[in-house]
Amino acid sequence: MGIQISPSILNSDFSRIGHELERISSADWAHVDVMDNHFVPNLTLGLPVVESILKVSPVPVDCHLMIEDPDRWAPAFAEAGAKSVTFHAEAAAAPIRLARELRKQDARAGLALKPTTAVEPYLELLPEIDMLLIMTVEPGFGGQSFLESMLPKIRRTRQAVKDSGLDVWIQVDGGVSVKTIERCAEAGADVFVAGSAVYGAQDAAASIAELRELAAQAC
Ligand SMILES: O=C(CO)[C@@H](O)[C@H](O)COP(=O)(O)O
Ligand SMILES: [Fe+2]
Repeated sequence: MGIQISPSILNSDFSRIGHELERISSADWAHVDVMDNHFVPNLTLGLPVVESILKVSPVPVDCHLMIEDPDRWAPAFAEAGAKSVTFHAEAAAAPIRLARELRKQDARAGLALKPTTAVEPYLELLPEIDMLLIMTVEPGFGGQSFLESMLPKIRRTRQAVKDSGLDVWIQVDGGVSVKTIERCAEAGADVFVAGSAVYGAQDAAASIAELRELAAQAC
């Protein structure tokens, strides 16, 4: 599939969400961060708002669920029409069953790992998932600094995916910008979430194009 850019709408202007989504129409996905103030210390939006976003988004929606009990809640996001639904390994009781349920709903199933969660115990799940999300900040807020220490984890994940022969995408999320995207791509990431880098730019389309170009040159 190659390089994909998934701007996070977390720091967009929610009072003009349709307009904010139009700004990223050249992206591959719209990344929507769902937070419940239990799994992470922040509260953002839930299913009704995602349903509204789905009605107007010019690009497919990539839901990142930072919530407790994803086993109960995640399938509804897929059923609503999100084409990619990512839940956290630390929160899921039955990740394989949940991933199968998401795929059955025609969504891509993503498994996310906090910075302190090792990837190795989850590699056996590769045949069950479509994407591994390596968090490059502590989940909860946009605008944080990229954790350089995650680069070896991205590299090990890429090697494992390569060895598996499977087409599992590797997404990075947190502090991804023109300053950090090349290192992520060189380490093996192929799906890049960028929140403040895109929405903080005057010209979001130009920012998406620049990120895409830098990543493509680095991998
Ligand atoms: O999931 C999260 C934060 O928990 C992210 O999706 C952020 O919203 C990305 O924002 P930037 O770090 O790119 O500003
Ligand atoms: Fe996210």
